[in-house]
Amino acid sequence: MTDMRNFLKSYNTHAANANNEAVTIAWNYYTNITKENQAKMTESDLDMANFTKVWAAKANQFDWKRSDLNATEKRQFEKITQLGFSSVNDTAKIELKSNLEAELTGIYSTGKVCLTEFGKGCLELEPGLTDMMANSRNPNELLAAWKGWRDQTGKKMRTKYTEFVNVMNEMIKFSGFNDTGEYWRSWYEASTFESDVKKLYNELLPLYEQLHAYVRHKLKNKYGTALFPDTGHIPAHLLGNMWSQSWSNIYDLLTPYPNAISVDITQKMKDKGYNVTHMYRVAEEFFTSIGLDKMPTSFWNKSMLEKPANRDVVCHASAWDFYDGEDVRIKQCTSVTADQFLTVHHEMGHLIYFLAYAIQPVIFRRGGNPGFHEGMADIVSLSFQTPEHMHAIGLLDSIPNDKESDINFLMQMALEKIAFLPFGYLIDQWRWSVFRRETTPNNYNANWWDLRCGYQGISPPVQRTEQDFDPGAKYHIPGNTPYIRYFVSFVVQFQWHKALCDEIGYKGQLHRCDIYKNKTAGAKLRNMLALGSSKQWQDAMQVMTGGRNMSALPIIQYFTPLIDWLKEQNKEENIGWSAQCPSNIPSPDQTNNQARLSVSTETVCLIIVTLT
Ligand SMILES: CC(=O)N[C@@H](CC(=O)O)C(=O)NC[C@H](CC1(C(=O)N[C@@H](Cc2ccc(O)cc2)C(=O)O)CCCC1)C(=O)O
Ligand SMILES: [Zn+2]
Repeated sequence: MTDMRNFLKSYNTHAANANNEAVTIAWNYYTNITKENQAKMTESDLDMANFTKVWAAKANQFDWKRSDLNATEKRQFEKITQLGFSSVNDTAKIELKSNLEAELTGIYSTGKVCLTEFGKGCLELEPGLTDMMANSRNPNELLAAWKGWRDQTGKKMRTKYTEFVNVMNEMIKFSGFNDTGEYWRSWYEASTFESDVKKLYNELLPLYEQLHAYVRHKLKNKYGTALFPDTGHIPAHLLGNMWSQSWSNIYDLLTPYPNAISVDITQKMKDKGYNVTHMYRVAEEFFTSIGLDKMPTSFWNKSMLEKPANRDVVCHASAWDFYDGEDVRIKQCTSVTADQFLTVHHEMGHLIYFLAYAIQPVIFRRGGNPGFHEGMADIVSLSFQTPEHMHAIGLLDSIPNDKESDINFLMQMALEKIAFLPFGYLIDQWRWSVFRRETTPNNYNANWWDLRCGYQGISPPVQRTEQDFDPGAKYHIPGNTPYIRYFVSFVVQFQWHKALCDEIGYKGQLHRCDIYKNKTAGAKLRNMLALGSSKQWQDAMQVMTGGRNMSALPIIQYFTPLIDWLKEQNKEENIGWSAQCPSNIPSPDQTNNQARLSVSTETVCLIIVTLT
């Protein structure tokens, strides 16, 4: 018994050092993309795989399953002996997986689109193309950015991604999983997980259909019906986001009551002279106000909070735990916008989770499940964005309490949280089907668009073929980050928000609850965070909500006032869209003609006006 406990102590010390080394080497690549740093990361992946194998073998020398260790000690042994991709003895496969992942991430992170015909020069994703998708109201420009990004990223990844899937599937078989998707789903410790999320998606579809119908109607008014297929789909490039996953950037086209109050955070931040550091200070103050940790000094010295001028980095924001209980960092190419301010709170939410579970043995320093980590990262945003909070931090002059302003606010939240749900659900539907070999390289893109048209009700603005590889245009595919965690997060964050608001005795409508400065809320949250992955997530859910399962009821309760309003607005609308993508999607040259045509009609009108 004591030798098993000594083993756990020894593992913990060695694992902390091994993790710290591996994370540091990965950090060096992500903040300075060079061949040399990539090679060091591959070397480190080999070392980490070896470390995992050696210590799993040591652990299995003990008859730990039948010992009278307590449940938590056995859970440590169980996790230490879970080999994942490390079980394979073939170092060539480990190297190949590591290099493919680095190369795919590199292609994504260095992608540029030259939009000379719109006088924009060559733009990177952040901030250039992101800002353009958010702010341009010219369909031709939007189409050029949308198509250009897919040509410059996904299209170049297809062969590498096929190799990547094959090597991962070969490696994971040695750990007893049929395919990579099965291994990824095993982190949710529930054999019904796949059907659970399907059920949640179906419960939430009615909310999404109402929002979709309203937005489609408004966009038809703005851009004319000619752009819209008669199948009910919304062309993907018109929604203010490169992947149509969040629609808050086109709120100005969708405002329910333009004469009532809307919260425009970006403008207010600029008016108040916000800079990047101040954004992080404001976010930190939210967490300390509810009794959670402040950022360690090393955070301010070691993070990368702005895009460096002189080197290639992976701009996609991320939060890093160096497993020493203190060194936690954010890597973000931060700019002063509302979207970015949300991401600051999100990444810092991850760091708060890292710091809260630092009390756990290293093997338990993970979220209860990956969706819990994302839920914690996002939950503050449900308080932070309320008019009450915006007013409390000086980004809103007065707290509106009329019905119209309330609908305006709920619309803004729905464009971020409801719009995301089918997207959050479908990414891994596609990936799981690829890992299961139901989707193969000759129908990668067709199946991707079946899901995009089927679940999201959006359609490609220009014809897609199997020369394209549109999944690769979304970071998490080349970056190999599983995605169902975000769908889980968007459900559980509302369960937790409701639980915290109930705990503090809040009696108002859920969407106006702000836990800012409430130490009781923070303490309840910390109780769950501090568990890390030492308990099954269902136990952690019990700590937070009193129930053990995910539930769509809180998010439905939160948005009910808006959904009722939308049903009223949509009385004349055909709700929904056909399951298949539209058949008459213009080919690229057709759209070019359309572009030329629309430019020339504009010019002709201009000439007539000047002549008369
Ligand atoms: C070392 C490492 O990789 N660490 C992990 C964290 C961990 O595992 O500990 C990590 O930092 N992952 C990066 C990822 C970044 C972001 C993201 O990719 N978001 C999704 C989905 C989404 C969209 C809207 C939203 O409100 C919330 C989420 C997207 O943008 O599509 C960028 C914007 C926000 C979060 C993240 O922080 O989750
Ligand atoms: Zn996150």
